[in-house]
Amino acid sequence: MSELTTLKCEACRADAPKVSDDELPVLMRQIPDWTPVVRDGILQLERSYKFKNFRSAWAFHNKVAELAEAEGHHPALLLEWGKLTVTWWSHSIKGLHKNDFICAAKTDALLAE
Ligand SMILES: C[C@H](O)[C@H](O)[C@H]1CNC2=NC(N)=NC(=O)C2=N1
Repeated sequence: MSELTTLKCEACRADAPKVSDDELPVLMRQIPDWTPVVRDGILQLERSYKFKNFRSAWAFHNKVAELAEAEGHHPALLLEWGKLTVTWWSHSIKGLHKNDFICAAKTDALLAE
């Protein structure tokens, strides 16, 4: 499991640093199942999880929502039958902060619970 799961999100202010071009590949290696996507010009991290039915996807959705509240950092969640798509980015800086990588790693860790 990525050591990112041992970290805690810090308050993300508008002047917080975006992940640099040098840091990006190093952090991506720690969350290999996530894909960087650009939406509306904003770099984001995305992963879809598959489940056997709606209820299982919904239960995982709720775990991710609890994680978000605990971290004070909030993803976009798309709940579908047998599938949850999780997208992390930092609204305040319109891009990726280390918080997003911490939350992506912690989202993966929820699967193992
Ligand atoms: C005051 C509060 O902590 C902020 O508005 C937080 C809430 N959750 C957040 N979540 C995300 N993803 N990005 C933010 O910039 C953000 N800001």
